[in-house]
Amino acid sequence: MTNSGEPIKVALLGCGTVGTEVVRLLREQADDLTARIGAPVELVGIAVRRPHKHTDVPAELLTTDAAALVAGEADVIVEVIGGIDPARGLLTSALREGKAVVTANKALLAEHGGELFAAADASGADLYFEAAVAGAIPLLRPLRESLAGDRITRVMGIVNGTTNYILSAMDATGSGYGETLEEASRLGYAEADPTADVDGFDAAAKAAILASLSFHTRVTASDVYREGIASVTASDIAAASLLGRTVKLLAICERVLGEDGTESVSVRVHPAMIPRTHQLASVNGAFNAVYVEAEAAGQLMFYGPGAGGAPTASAVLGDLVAVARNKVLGGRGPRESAYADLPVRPMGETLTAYHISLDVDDQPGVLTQVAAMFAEHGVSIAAVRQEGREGESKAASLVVVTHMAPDEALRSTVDKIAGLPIVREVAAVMRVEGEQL
Ligand SMILES: NC(=O)C1=CN([C@@H]2O[C@H](COP(=O)(O)OP(=O)(O)OC[C@H]3O[C@@H](n4cnc5c(N)ncnc54)[C@H](O)[C@@H]3O)[C@@H](O)[C@H]2O)C=CC1
Ligand SMILES: N[C@@H](CC=O)C(=O)O
Ligand code: NA
Repeated sequence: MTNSGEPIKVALLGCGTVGTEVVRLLREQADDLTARIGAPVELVGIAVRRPHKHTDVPAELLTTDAAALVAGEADVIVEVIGGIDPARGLLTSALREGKAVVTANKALLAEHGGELFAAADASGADLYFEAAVAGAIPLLRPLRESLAGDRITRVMGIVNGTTNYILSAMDATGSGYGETLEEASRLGYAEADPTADVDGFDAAAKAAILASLSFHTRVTASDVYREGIASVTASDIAAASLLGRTVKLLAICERVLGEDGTESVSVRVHPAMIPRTHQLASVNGAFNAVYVEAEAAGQLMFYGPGAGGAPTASAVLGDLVAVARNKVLGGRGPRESAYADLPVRPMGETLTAYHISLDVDDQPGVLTQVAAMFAEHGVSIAAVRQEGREGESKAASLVVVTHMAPDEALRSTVDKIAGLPIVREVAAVMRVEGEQL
């Protein structure tokens, strides 16, 4: 506990898109923050790589020696560098020394969260990370605190702003993938290496954090089944549109009850077709939205800006106020709670439903041959649509939407169908979510 009124000393690691906004908010809201915390916040240093580039922050605060800054006088370390190293070592040593840590670094938490939580527990330090998932949206605090008395069964949502920005633009205007990604980077949504967004690593890290908090189980990034949006084509989006659906990159975390009564968790990130009438379908641009289903609470939805400097800094500042209040009042925030220790179910066993668009020969028996493949794999068909292809003689489009089946069975079915001589091309294959199949 600090004496009320004594400044809370804060060190900032990294001053890029998010860090710059953290400095601005600290400066602009200094008086309000003091009143809310019960003590002033004093920024004692900012670790950067190239000080000459940061002309908008006080030069005397800048240092290139992040380790010395962490080891110095600061009570709270705010980390917005990103990536695993050097953030991992810096935060572990800060926590070991009992300094509170606020971080937006989902990649680090999803990979080495266990190590950070252990260091925090050993010294009794606070570790807060609201900005790490869904930017400005208050989501982790509700999961860690408000819903701590309930039993969460499912979390599903859009948790990557960059890919949602790209998919929204592809769907609305048919604009190209590359140009939209450039725009998302320019607007400060994308990671330093945007392949982390496009290939689903960022969303997978967030899914690991969400599953860990929701199911009281340590889920790491490597436990998450992951597919990005690089393979989503204009023809996938057109195929979805034809049946009143749109394409979104979803993170889905589920508590699964096996036939023998044992529980496991399934955690996945992949593009999916969802009905245009679904609430997630109207989440566009860099906005995020997450559904949380809990046994007693029912269905909750969290919506708002998921990326960008100012929105993310808002979540960082909220955490900073929380840890500063804990310091002033002498309390501590929630610890990691991984007591349930549930196993992670392999993707192949997870129940999903597929949309499959095929270009086929327009001849008798085609439907029977395709249907036989589904039957052979124990996959039940929910809907079929067949039409002749304009301008192509003896060619037809066949669209099949399945009922739920183990993902492995669906994948094997598609492989077999692709090998049928009457199938000219598998034009689109994508999982379908957000409806009863
Ligand atoms: N930009 C966004 O919309 C969001 C970002 N985040 C997370 O926030 C963190 C920061 O993201 P951004 O600000 O967008 O990244 P950024 O790349 O704009 O900023 C990171 C800054 O850290 C600096 N840096 C790198 N290594 C350093 C070192 N050893 N010492 C001192 N500074 C160093 C870089 O030069 C850069 O200025 C990341 O973990 C990111 O995943 C979380 C939510 C949203
Ligand atoms: N790159 C991320 C930033 C926020 O977490 C995204 O696009 O969502
Ligand atoms: Na958040």
